[in-house]
Amino acid sequence: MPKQKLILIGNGMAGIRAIEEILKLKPNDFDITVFGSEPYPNYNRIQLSKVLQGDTDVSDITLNEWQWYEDNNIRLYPGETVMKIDKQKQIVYTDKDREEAYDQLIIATGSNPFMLPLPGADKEGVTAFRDIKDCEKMIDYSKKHKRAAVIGGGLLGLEAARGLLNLGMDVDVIHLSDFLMERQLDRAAGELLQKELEAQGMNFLLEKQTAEITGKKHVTGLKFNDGGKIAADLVVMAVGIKPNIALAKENGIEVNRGIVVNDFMETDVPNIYAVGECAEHRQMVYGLVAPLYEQGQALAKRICGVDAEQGYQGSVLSTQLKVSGVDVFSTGKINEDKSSKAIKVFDEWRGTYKKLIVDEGKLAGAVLFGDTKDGNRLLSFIKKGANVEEYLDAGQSEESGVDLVAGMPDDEIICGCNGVSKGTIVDAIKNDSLTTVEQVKGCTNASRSCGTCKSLVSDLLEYTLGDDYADNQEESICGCTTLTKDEVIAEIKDKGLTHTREVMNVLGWKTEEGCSKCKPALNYYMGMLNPIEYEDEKESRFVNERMHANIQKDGTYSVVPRMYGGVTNSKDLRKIADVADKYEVGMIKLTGGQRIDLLGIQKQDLPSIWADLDMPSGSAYAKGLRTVKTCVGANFCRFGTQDSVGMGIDLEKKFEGLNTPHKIKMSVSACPRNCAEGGVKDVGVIGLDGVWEIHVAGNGGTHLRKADLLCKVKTSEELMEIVGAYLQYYRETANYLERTSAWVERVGIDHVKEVVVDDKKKRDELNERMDLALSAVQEPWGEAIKNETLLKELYEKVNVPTASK
Ligand SMILES: Cc1cc2nc3c(=O)[nH]c(=O)nc-3n(C[C@H](O)[C@H](O)[C@H](O)COP(=O)(O)OP(=O)(O)OC[C@H]3O[C@@H](n4cnc5c(N)ncnc54)[C@H](O)[C@@H]3O)c2cc1C
Ligand SMILES: NC(=O)c1ccc[n+]([C@@H]2O[C@H](COP(=O)([O-])OP(=O)(O)OC[C@H]3O[C@@H](n4cnc5c(N)ncnc54)[C@H](O)[C@@H]3O)[C@@H](O)[C@H]2O)c1
Ligand code: SF4
Ligand code: FES
Repeated sequence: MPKQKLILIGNGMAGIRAIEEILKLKPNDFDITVFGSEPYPNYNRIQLSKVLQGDTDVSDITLNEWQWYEDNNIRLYPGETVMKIDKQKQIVYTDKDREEAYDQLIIATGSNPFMLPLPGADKEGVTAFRDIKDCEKMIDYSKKHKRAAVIGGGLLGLEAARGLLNLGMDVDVIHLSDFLMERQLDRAAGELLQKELEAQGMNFLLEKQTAEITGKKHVTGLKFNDGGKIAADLVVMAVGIKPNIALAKENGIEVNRGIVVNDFMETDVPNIYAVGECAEHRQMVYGLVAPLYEQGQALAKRICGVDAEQGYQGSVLSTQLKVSGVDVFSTGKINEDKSSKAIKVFDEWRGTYKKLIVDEGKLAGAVLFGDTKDGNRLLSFIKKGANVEEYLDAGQSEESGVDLVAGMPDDEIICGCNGVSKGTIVDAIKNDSLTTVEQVKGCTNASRSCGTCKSLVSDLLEYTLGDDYADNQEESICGCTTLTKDEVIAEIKDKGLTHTREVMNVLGWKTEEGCSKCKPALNYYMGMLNPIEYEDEKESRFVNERMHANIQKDGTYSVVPRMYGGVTNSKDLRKIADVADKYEVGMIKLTGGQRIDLLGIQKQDLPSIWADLDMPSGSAYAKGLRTVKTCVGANFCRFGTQDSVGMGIDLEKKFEGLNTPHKIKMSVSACPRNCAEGGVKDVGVIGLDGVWEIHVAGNGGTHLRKADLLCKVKTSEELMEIVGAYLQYYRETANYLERTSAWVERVGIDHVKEVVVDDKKKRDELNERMDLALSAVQEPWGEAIKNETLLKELYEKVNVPTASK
């Protein structure tokens, strides 16, 4: 039977969760295409608060890597917006002039932040807080400016304010109501929260209505209706969201506040569904992930025709503020009315507050401040419509940690975002031999969203595994196995395993084919252990490494030829210019590593460009040596003490093409002025009079780290020997995808010195193994253009999105 064409508009949290649910039910029934306006794979929007607060990094919040789309044969068009839907012909049209037919269409366009239409709202320095771009903008501003004003004292505004404080700014929060988070808390909890946040350094202006944003081109402050004003260099609007319904509305799909759907997430147009923040179900529009995920489950069942009698029934909401040091929780009804009664406990000494709302004898809602460990239990009671006596009789546990989870019934919700109960997690731990929070996340989704339930999941692991948990803290390679990297490597050596499939088979992998995390890792470990005999598995590599070129956001590729030490000549420059003209290269750009990057290249042109260039690959895509950047050195610079260019070229020639756990950047400078920036390189060599200093484990990227001095050597032979041993030790002991900076942080620079510098015997052994690995290196572009099968498979077949011309 031909596959049904399924299109998802909106590559966000709700839409992609719905696709995951569909793939679970019917992995082979749909030909799936996803359009997303943002140029990223699906990421955890919730964690943007944590990114701003400095607890995590943008690069760590991806929920589904590019590889996931590939592995599931999903065509993703990132950075592409659907502009029109033809309901009769069942075709969507995008802003890149693409048209795509569908049998089933899911609209998951989320929300737009509500921007107050104030005079001056278009000035520089005014932002929303909704996506990666906004988050990066705020981080950037905090580096140059001091005063921030956040308009809106709701969940988003307060999380933004905490982040801006962490970034060193002075923060005023301007709020319309006379207490904070009035949509989620009652007055008592709101006031306690205010005190706590004031103690943390926030300043509040309550009952204030902003009238104008002042400044010329750039914001300088706010004026209020009451005549007051404050100074500000950055203004963040966090005053709620509006469902993004424009596309549906313009194309004749019924909308109200959101896109109107029934219990099966069907709109009024056949074969068109809506899910997530853009959808309106029984007059409710939701702005938290838990209900959106429940909607996704109902939608998946409907589309797959599986057990779909009941559909989505609406959700009981619960919220928790993600600001460290403040525990606030609310669920269900938060204010008493004529039909309800409240039970309130205020412990002024401990600073805790608890209010339960009882509606006709049943628990209907709760507000907690200061101690929120009972939150999820209350949510469970409310969800099942329990009588308040039942809750009170069960008694609130004063315990915490393992004792607390031990006393929970099996149906108690542990992860509110994903609706995962204690019973589900314990069963998964037992049945799938899980030992880490990461594995529980991979298996059950618990802790995959806001992450506040991580400690409960960890408690459940400890409760279920006992001493085994304590002994087993090292993370396994991925959710497909409970084995750690060291255990897997030991087993490969011990049992003489030779293929990744064999490893998975013999070591009892839970999935037949592995996943996007373990496949490339195993491929790397096998190649590292057995460089001569092991045949690299191209299909296990990430797309860039497989293609020997970096894929760009529009589906084209970039080509960077090697220029040893950053030195070129007129002949190579002419060849590059000719190639650029012949293939109408979109942009020619100098890279930070002193190379020339040709951008905007069509996949099918890659092999002929490599042939025309007739230069080695610059490995700009590789988990291996990228570049050795050099300063001009003693031959030209009046400060130079050593031949940095010659040394850089030698290093690059020696280690090019080597596979490493992650990319390697090197540099050589010829004096302490360090023009080649050795302080932020994996290996940064600095020449002094008669001496080379070798600095290692620097990182100039997202995890900024200054390099450590490994040692000083006198001769270039010694330098090569130390760098060789250092790189080989990294290759053998780092986790796959661990940069040298993280690896050295983990194992300690002193330990690395002991092995690589102090122990001559170990150094020689490492260099022997390094030489073996280097002897197996092949030039990838030269190899690729000779291989007919590879050319056909990779460069002719269209299996990744290509840009429209
Ligand atoms: C900073 C922050 C913190 C949060 N914290 C929490 C929290 O702790 N707990 C919680 O439950 N929720 C939280 N939320 C809310 C939660 O992130 C959202 O409820 C959730 O992301 C909504 O998912 P969605 O898929 O409906 O919409 P989105 O995630 O907004 O995804 C919609 C996507 O569709 C794209 N799109 C729109 N129109 C088109 C088009 N025409 N063509 C192609 N693509 C299109 C958009 O660019 C967007 O990427 C937070 C939100 C923010 C901003
Ligand atoms: N921890 C979490 O669960 C979390 C965190 C961040 C965001 N979110 C979600 O993101 C969405 C957006 O959050 P939000 O906080 O913007 O929405 P919200 O509607 O919860 O809060 C907006 C707040 O802004 C105030 N406000 C409105 N107009 C104002 C004005 N002119 N001046 C000053 N204050 C004004 C309101 O009184 C309200 O308290 C929501 O759906 C929220 O649930 C959730
Ligand atoms: S690092 Fe020193 S030698 Fe090299 S270019 Fe800079 S100033 Fe000159
Ligand atoms: S409660 Fe948010 S991820 Fe579990």
